[in-house]
Amino acid sequence: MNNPVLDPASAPGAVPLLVRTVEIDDPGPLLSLLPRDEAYAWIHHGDGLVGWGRAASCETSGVRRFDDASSWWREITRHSVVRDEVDVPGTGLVAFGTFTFSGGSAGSGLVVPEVVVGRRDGRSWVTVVGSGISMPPLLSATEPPLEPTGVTFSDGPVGPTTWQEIVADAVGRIADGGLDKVVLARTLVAELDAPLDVRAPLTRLADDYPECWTFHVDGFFGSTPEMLVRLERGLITSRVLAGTIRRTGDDTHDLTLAASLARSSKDLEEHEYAVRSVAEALAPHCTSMNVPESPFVLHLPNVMHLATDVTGVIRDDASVLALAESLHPSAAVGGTPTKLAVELIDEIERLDRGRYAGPVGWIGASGDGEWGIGLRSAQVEDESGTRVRLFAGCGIVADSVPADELAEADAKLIPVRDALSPR
Ligand SMILES: C=C(O[C@@H]1C=C(C(=O)O)C=C[C@H]1O)C(=O)O
Repeated sequence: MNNPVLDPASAPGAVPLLVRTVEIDDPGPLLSLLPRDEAYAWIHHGDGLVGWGRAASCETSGVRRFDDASSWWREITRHSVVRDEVDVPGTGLVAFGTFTFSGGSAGSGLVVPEVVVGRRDGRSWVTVVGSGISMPPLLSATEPPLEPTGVTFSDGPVGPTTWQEIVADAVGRIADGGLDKVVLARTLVAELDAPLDVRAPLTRLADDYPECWTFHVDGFFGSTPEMLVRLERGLITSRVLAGTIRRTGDDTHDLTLAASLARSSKDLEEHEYAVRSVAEALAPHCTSMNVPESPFVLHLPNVMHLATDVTGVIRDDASVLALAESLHPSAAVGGTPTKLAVELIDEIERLDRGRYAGPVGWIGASGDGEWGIGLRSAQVEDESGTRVRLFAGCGIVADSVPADELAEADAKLIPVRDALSPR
């Protein structure tokens, strides 16, 4: 099968894709089907999509990266011939994708795998994509992934002390007025003694964080608790998180902490900014919306978050990717007001976020799909695959304490850190 890497500006419909989805028996754990290379994943509570191979792809960057990818996707869908015997979200033509936090970073795009296997509500399917008639492959578990060995972690260019100074600087800027909240991130670098087999941390993440969406596209992987936007048959859903507390391991104590989180004015204020930014971005696209008045507490193994599920009924023909673009960056990963916050991030964070905190997920031919925010994530950085950068950030508001924010960022590094460490 040929693997064209399409430039978004390339001739429309250069590759007519033949797409066929058939129902199959339950194939077992989806991640166990993945080959080592060119593998893509989107897993939630064991269900979701995995894919491999590259039938078509587009790579883009810059402020128009979402538009470029959307135009490319429209052309691909227009010129594809789809036979879909299952017809549920995730069947038929599907692309996985990842978009950088800022237009200045390289690495945004979509990829249509040659094979996608999915499961949802007890139904399983396989989709094959190619330029000719392809038979569905026989599915079986591949060889078990190689566990990472010899892993050492070190600080990125900004160590903990400097990072706390940066946070203190941001608190000062907030006190100066004009800015309410800014999200600042830090990184950790993992060095391995052999190239990472990403299926190993993916399997760990999906097992340990079933409540999150475990993803992998092009060396960017993680397990995000935050759904930027899902569009499914006209219904929009967004899970907004902001306001965090670390878990202690003592369940009774954690319940007391959860109750204090739900009453903490600092966290409620931070949360309110994030919910408002999502509701305002979605409002123009919706005929009706439901924005709950108070958040619930989402319990994860490492942290607890204040969470709000915003829902709406779509009024226009925006695709899930267009909705992701209008939501990005939400106050959960940028700040409030967005423009000032993003400018401050550029000025003081001293980090190329790459795909961290950008949208990651999948889109179907109808424009439905799911895009999470690329949090609790890491990027395989070099060709050899032995260097991995982990990212985590925190919302900084007027009364943020730098040492607490550092501890919060460290807690958010735990999922990927553990997934790369021996059990
Ligand atoms: C920025 C991150 O998380 C975001 C920030 C949060 C906060 O500051 O309380 C909570 C959840 C996410 O919206 C991250 O995980 O890196």
